[in-house]
Amino acid sequence: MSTTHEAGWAHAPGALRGPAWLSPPADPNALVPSLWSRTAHKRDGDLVVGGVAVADLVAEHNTPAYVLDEDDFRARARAFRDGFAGYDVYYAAKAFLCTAVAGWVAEEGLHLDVCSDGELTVALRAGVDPARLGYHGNNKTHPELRRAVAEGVGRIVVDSLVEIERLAQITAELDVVQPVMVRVTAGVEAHTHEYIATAHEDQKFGLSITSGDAMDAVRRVLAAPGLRLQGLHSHIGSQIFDASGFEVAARRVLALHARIADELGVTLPEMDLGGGFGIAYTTQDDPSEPADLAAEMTRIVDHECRALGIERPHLSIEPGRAIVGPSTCTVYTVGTVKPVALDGGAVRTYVSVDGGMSDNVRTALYDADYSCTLAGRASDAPPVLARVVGKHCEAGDVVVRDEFLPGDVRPGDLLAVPATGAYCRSMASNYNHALRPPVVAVRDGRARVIVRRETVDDLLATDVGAAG
Ligand SMILES: Cc1ncc(COP(=O)(O)O)c(C=O)c1O
Ligand SMILES: N[C@@H](CCCC[NH3+])C(=O)O
Repeated sequence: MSTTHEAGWAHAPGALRGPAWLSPPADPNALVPSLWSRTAHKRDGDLVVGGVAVADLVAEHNTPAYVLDEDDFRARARAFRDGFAGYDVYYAAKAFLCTAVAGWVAEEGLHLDVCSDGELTVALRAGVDPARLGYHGNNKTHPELRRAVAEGVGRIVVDSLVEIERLAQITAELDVVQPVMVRVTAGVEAHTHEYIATAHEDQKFGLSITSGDAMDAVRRVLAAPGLRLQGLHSHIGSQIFDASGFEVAARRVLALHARIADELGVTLPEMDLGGGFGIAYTTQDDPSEPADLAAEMTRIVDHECRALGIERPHLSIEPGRAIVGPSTCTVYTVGTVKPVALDGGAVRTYVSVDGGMSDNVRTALYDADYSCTLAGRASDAPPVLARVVGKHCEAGDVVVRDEFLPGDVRPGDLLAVPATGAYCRSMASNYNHALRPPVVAVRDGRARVIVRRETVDDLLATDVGAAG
């Protein structure tokens, strides 16, 4: 069969239709607004973000590049801060962190959740008040904990019994009192990918309510003079839309909170309900506004508190993805276009770009779906069903599994993938000695690099040679 891009072939018999939810765009030269940052739009085929034409940005900064819409990030941070008024909102740094972003988080009045010494270092370098930091991790080492305590981190979320011993020793040595939360697992099967669900029993995070480990941890923390127990912490997983898992978790965690008051006579002042709010990667996803999430979560907690006859503790949450995810798109240059004939006569168009699983591992790791658009020119060519793939030595190196692109997509074209702000740069790797791309912040017509592109010298700097 022919493997050329004949006009209209995508709709010919035997043509690939793609997944049921995907249809060719009504206007290939426009964006689907729900998938893009607030300032993003198309102008004569050119993608414009933060008042900057992406083609101009690429002329200066090259591809691949993450383009971060600063106004969008700040607006989402404020929407969580204001929507969850009365809560403390901790931005989850693991989604994406650099000193510029840590500064924006502080300026917008959010707290910051870190989970490693590296994230702590970046937050402190950015001038974030340590008292506004939370510290997570299932395997915090003695030196990491010691530094966190010595720096005055506002709260440490305890994740194991041995960590309590370490903290007791450190606080005695430093003669300080450290506020802590106890992370519990509520035994909930969250509706998300298995790898990013965290509240079922058989995984590494938290202390089980059912087994009694959570209560054991609470008793041990209360018995340690250098530790002040602020409350319980529950995070059920990530990219979650459905409130039912959260509702079950809240019920179980509040029941433990009430039991601690009953049996131990201690009313814990706080409770953290975690992050995990889903965003739109494709038209399949329909996320809620922060204010609506807040109303729903508060309703659930208040209902449970009334049923248990307890006061509602001071609540906090830890959104990462929902703040930074939609703020960023990744821009690539197309290198090759390869129509591949499949059994049955259909053709899949493989569009290879100059990045891949080293800058976005989520498709390979979680079967994540993304979308993309032509970013540097308009085209009215009939759409073809394309698979956007990277340049790494893996067949699974897929960036966008299915997307309709103009049938004249060709080498040199710019492609932009929206909603790559969370867990893309932060999970990027040097696989095949790829150089991790820069993060370029755009705002009011200005582009500035906030994380520079890696260089070959960066790679060679760690390669000390045979004599080393
Ligand atoms: C403890 C904790 N808090 C917050 C988050 C942030 O999750 P998300 O980026 O989905 O909001 C995570 C990641 O899943 C987490 O493990
Ligand atoms: N890295 C995951 C989410 C895990 C969040 C950290 N607990 C993702 O990309 O979806």
